[in-house]
Amino acid sequence: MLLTVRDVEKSFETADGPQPVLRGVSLSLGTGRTLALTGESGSGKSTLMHLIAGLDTPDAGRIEIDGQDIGAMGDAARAAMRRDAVGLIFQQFNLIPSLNVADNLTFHARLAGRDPGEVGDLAARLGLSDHLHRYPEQLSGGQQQRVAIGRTLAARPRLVLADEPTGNLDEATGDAMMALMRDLARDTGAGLLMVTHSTRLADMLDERLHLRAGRIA
Ligand SMILES: Nc1ncnc2c1ncn2[C@@H]1O[C@H](COP(=O)(O)OP(=O)(O)OP(=O)(O)O)[C@@H](O)[C@H]1O
Repeated sequence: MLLTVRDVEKSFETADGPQPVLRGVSLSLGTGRTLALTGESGSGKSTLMHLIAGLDTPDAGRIEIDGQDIGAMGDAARAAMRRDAVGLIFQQFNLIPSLNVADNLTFHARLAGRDPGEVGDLAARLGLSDHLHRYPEQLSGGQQQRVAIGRTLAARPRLVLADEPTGNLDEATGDAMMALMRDLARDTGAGLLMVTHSTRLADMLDERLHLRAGRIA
């Protein structure tokens, strides 16, 4: 199994004491499979994504990527796994402002040891071919979002974690980007776990899980 989440719990400290956000969440995702995670605002979706990405640690439970318990890894091993195996598409685009679109796309591919030569084709599929020499500040929000999607996919991660990746796009462009992410995941045998508020987008993926009050409903 590419990703296994088992009985994960997480609370945050608040003025009123610890507030449980995840109360025993389990899920799994196979290679080449796509899974949508839905749930009301505040139900814990982003918290779960951060834990899977290794950006925060659970209070209890286990998260395995390719059979490796990320909680048992040292910082260096976890950082290497994040760089080489996991691709994040979160709401902040985190593009590198001093690099143009082409260089933003190839930067992560190189870091992950992938062939940056494939980036032209990816840029075409993202509708970015005419913008390769522009800098992020010269792009619209939706164009920046497409660069952020492309930059992650260019590294060919085994597991793509996407949190509302099409939130800034109009419906038609959002659907096209969704289809692109899904098809690339299938073509490359990657797994895609995507948070969305849209049932329409969720229906485009293989499976769907709903988080309610910190549990899979
Ligand atoms: N670092 C933190 N410290 C304290 N509370 C937090 C922290 N991060 C998240 N929370 C709380 O955890 C709960 C779940 O937040 P989370 O961002 O995971 O929800 P979400 O389902 O992604 O919501 P949305 O759809 O609005 O993005 C919320 O009540 C939030 O206030």
